[in-house]
Amino acid sequence: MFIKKYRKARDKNASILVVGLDSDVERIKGFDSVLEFNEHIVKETADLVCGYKINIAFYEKLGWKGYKELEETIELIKNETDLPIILDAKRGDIGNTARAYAEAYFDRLGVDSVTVNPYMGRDSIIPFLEKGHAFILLLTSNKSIGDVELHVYPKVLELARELEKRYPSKVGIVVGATREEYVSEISKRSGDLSWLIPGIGAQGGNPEILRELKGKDVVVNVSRAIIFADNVRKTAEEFRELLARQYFD
Ligand SMILES: O=C(O)c1cc(=O)[nH]c(=O)n1[C@@H]1O[C@H](COP(=O)(O)O)[C@@H](O)[C@H]1O
Repeated sequence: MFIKKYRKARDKNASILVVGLDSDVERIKGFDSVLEFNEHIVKETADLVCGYKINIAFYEKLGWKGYKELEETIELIKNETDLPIILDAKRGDIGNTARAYAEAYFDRLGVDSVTVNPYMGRDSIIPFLEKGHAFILLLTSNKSIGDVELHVYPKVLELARELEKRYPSKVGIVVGATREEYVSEISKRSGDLSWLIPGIGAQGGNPEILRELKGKDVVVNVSRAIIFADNVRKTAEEFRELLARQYFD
């Protein structure tokens, strides 16, 4: 179960850092395959993180071979560690189709959590919650939040809270670290929801927002700034410390 695995890893490794395996084949110089690259990243970071997030786009772009590397990467993390795996797929579709996605990710791939897009409402989210944990996009880190999200995020937060009552410990929200002006307000209304915070590192988000979130279940994703660093282990250690100073102290 995602929350149990996350809390155990967070406490053991004193870390709320999740490394994002956005292992773009164009940037994995010196490695023969994405799997080999991921093996190296996991070996260097497993004792510094509370989980891994895998963005499916970087695997899908390689076709069936990429999907195989995705399966093998998940197997590797499960065999070598007790760390939870978040599959970043940002899905959202009618219930019947959502069920097929949930079967693919939870039953076949065996991940612990999935990111979902709430635009189509609760019947597109519930199939995921019946099988595992889901992080619902609330206020994302990208520039265009004014187009849609800013108009609807209070509704999405309400929906996430409602779902959390029915599926305790299985519902989370995604809030970009670049959204600092909204964090305090969302935190007050977020109850027991878990948080996935991307946007620190390459996107320049502010780690100080973590001060508002002490005591909550929080994971902070850093992808490019760690996996493509010259010294992966040292960089991961620095991010772990930076986040821990804000969140634990
Ligand atoms: O759901 C996500 O993980 C996500 C939400 C969001 O608001 N912003 C965001 O960057 N992400 C993802 O988080 C990762 C960020 O990667 P870096 O910018 O390289 O650290 C990518 O996999 C994004 O797709």
